[in-house]
Amino acid sequence: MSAIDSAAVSEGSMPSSGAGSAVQQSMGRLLRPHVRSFAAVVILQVIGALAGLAPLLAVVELGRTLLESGPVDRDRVWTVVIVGAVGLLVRLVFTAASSAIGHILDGKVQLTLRRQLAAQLGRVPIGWFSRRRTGELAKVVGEDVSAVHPFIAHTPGELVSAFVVPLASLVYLFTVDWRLTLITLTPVVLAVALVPLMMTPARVREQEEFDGAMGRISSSVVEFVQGISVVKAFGGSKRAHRKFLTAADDFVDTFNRWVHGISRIAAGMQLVLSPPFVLLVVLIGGAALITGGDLAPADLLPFLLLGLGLTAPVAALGHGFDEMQAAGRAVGRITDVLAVEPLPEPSHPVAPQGYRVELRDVRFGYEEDREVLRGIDLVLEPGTVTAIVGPSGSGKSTLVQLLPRFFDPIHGSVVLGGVDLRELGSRELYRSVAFVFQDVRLLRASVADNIALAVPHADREDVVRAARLANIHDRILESPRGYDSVIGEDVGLSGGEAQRIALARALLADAPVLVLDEATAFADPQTEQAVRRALATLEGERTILVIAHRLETIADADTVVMLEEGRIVEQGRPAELLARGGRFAAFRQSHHSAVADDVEAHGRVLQGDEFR
Ligand SMILES: Nc1ncnc2c1ncn2[C@@H]1O[C@H](COP(=O)(O)OP(=O)(O)OP(=O)(O)O)[C@@H](O)[C@H]1O
Repeated sequence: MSAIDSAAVSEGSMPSSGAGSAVQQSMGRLLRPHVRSFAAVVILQVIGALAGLAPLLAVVELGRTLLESGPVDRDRVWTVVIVGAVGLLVRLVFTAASSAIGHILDGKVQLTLRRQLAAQLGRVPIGWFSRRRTGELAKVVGEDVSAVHPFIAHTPGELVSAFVVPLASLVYLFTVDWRLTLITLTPVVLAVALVPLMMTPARVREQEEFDGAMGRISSSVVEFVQGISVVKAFGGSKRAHRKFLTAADDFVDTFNRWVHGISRIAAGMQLVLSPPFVLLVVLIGGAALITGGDLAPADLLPFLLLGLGLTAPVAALGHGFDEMQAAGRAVGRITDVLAVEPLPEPSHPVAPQGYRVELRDVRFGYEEDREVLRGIDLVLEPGTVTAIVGPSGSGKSTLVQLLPRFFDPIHGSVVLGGVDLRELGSRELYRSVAFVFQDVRLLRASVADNIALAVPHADREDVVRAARLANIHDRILESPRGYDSVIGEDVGLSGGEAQRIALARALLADAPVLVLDEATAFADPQTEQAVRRALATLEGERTILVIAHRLETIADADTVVMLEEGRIVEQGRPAELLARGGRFAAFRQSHHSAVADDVEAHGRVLQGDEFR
């Protein structure tokens, strides 16, 4: 990595000291059980690196012996050669052993991290996932855990030897000639003197701007690629392309400023640390001392050999530092995921008495200072269907997601059978509340396993019954291996079909409370029929809450709840509400006219008389 790259990584995305110490703490926690292996990695590496000096010193000694006047001392020559060879061998064996232990340790640590992440992902609130793109999470579990590899397997040993080797060389060189040692150190001193220039506020600001521009260009590329089909279909490709080009231009400007600021310093640093410069310094200094009669010519040899080694570790330090920083940032992201507060589980779960659901003065918001639900009081009696209606963004999905405890309310409580959900325990909760939301997730497993997710030992008969009720049985039989077809491999399902599999899953779970988002995105006649049939079959047995989009569902409901801006504005039997001529009647009327307009304009009726 060049000095420019090093500077970029070292300065730029450095976590703040607070974040840095959190990262160090979590790294420390992670390594504590393996402290002996970690120490072994470092110690073996240091011994290997020191032994690596032996061949160089052997060359120096050989030079001296061979340059001496008179007959060559053959025994001495052989001794020096053997010492050099043994040093080389020790270096090979010890660094290999260090590397082997480091890699085993790395495997263990990565396994621990992945286990911790898996356990944590099982604990965090379900609602948290919707905010995280799956890609981001996949990066944390995959790439970020792997990025820990150099930190454990390579860098500590390399960094320690990067200090130890020059230090040992220096001690040796001082014993040969202290004056030339100081002269040989000049390039390192110059390079170190340049470091603070890279850390000035102006440079740090440039680095931050560079990181920002880099982020903007990445997101505009992703946006451009992800939305390409929609953008093309609506003829907006020029506009989207322009946005990308603007981000690219912006990046070029920032990059120029960044390079201009940092490149001169980085180039200077590279120059003073380069082997020709070091050799030049040693040769000039050495020549001056030799001609002055202050240094034996043979004594120049160790400076030429070891002097180069003094600056090489400085570059290794930069490289190792970069890797440490990258690993630090990865650990930071892992720590963030591990730090997400799980929903508290009660120490003594209480069993619900019946399945009456009550929302008591429930307030909730995704962000601070922006309530999405503003004081909801609602009772869902067992054996009834409650339909929630309201304009887009009024909080319908948020409200229904509180029942399976995707989130806890910020104020007030959601109560099932007289027990606050927070006192219930997640097992009891998921036994009691089944849900089908728009965002259906199917596993890459057989259709039967997908349906039987909540009841893994369910009989095939029960699975088939649920599938029939959800109107998906015939479609399953059409696929190559029927119920054993693997989703995503043997069979690809449409959105509506996936929705029906999810409905079959919820029906098989046989939970007393069913929460359903009557999908509009995937609404097809079969799915609508499936939902209607399921509701009709279950009515009278379950407590059902449905986000209703269609007129039929609303008409069939026992209670309609009209939501606007996070508040219940009307509530009652559908016919009563219509007769009252209030908000619900107006809302329905406006949608009726929308449907009528559409019929007039396009000569067609919206599929399923969609109610939104
Ligand atoms: N995960 C989230 N993070 C932040 N804000 C959110 C999140 N989900 C929803 N919101 C916001 O909360 C408000 C209510 O959204 P919600 O999805 O509950 O409404 P809705 O009535 O179900 O809408 P629709 O009928 O369009 O699905 C909206 O302003 C929405 O932008």
